[in-house]
Amino acid sequence: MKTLSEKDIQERIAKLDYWDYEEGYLVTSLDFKDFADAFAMMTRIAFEAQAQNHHPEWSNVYNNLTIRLNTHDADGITEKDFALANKIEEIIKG
Ligand SMILES: C[C@H](O)[C@H](O)[C@H]1CNC2=NC(N)=NC(=O)C2=N1
Repeated sequence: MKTLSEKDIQERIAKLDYWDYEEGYLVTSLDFKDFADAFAMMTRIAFEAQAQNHHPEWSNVYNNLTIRLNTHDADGITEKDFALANKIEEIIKG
């Protein structure tokens, strides 16, 4: 799959509330009420990632969830990353 240019990435990021572009990754850092809420959200995101066959790099510390997306198969950011980023944003906004 084709990687997106820096300009395309910035244009798409501007339409999202929770995502930034840093060091070749779409990134977000989300704080929830507590660990249970964070892990519940991770479970929902995990099912979506599996459905899209596109998987996040992520880490969780108590109520924080940090997510990094890129397409290692393509060595960059592709539409697949934005498809998952959009869906994660939808899930979080409920
Ligand atoms: C073989 C399999 O389709 C690939 O490894 C997929 C799976 N999930 C993936 N997830 C992410 N984030 N990037 C990929 O390049 C990727 N590739």
